[in-house]
Amino acid sequence: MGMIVKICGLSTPETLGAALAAGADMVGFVHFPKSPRHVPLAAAAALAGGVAGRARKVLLTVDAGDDLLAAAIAAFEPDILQLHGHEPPARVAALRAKFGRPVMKAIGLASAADVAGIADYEAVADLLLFDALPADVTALPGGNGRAFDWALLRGRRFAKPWLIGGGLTAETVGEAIRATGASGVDVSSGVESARGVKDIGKIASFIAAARAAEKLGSLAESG
Ligand SMILES: O=C(O)c1ccccc1N[C@@H]1O[C@H](COP(=O)(O)O)[C@@H](O)[C@H]1O
Repeated sequence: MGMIVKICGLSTPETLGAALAAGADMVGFVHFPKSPRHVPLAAAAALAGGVAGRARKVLLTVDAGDDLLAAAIAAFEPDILQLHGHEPPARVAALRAKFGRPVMKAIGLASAADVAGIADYEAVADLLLFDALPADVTALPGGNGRAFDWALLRGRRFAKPWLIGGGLTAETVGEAIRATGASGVDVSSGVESARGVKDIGKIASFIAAARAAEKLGSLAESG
């Protein structure tokens, strides 16, 4: 499988179109009212109408209840549920079983203890996403443009596909891939011109930089 490139927090047809045209594998839609990228369900469904067959649609929620998730899934029909809150492993397993959709669990990393905790999620999630922990309790649980120490993942491999996110940009994504060996990358703030405002040029540059790093990695592996 090639490098997974996910562009998250899309909320306009133009920026979604730019992500698809540049070859994003996953496009993320945030349904979390505290986020500047929040998209109401009907709007998200209308926006993502032409995505099927071009990329996987990811619905990002934060500690959502079953009723909200059921409504969101019915309206939006995501290919993947991204759980970006404090959902414990048992909750991840229960939601996966109840809704029958692949689950990507976001895990904040700041210490070796956080890395040790990944194993519990590895057993129950379909994909893992490693992100920075927020600076304080008032911050969003993600989407803060904040990087974590990639050295925490040096030499680590996981049983499930795993993406890194948190503060990535077109300038840093190549080094992030090289330093961690991640199977994918995810970005929100780093492809914006202002908080919550996606930038078409930055989206294209980010995807091109990720693909260039992927190609370099393949060349290095083949000798
Ligand atoms: O993007 C958001 O607004 C958001 C809100 C709540 C939880 C997660 C969110 N985004 C995810 O966070 C990571 C890191 O974002 P950034 O690139 O550092 O801005 C991103 O991969 C999104 O999936």
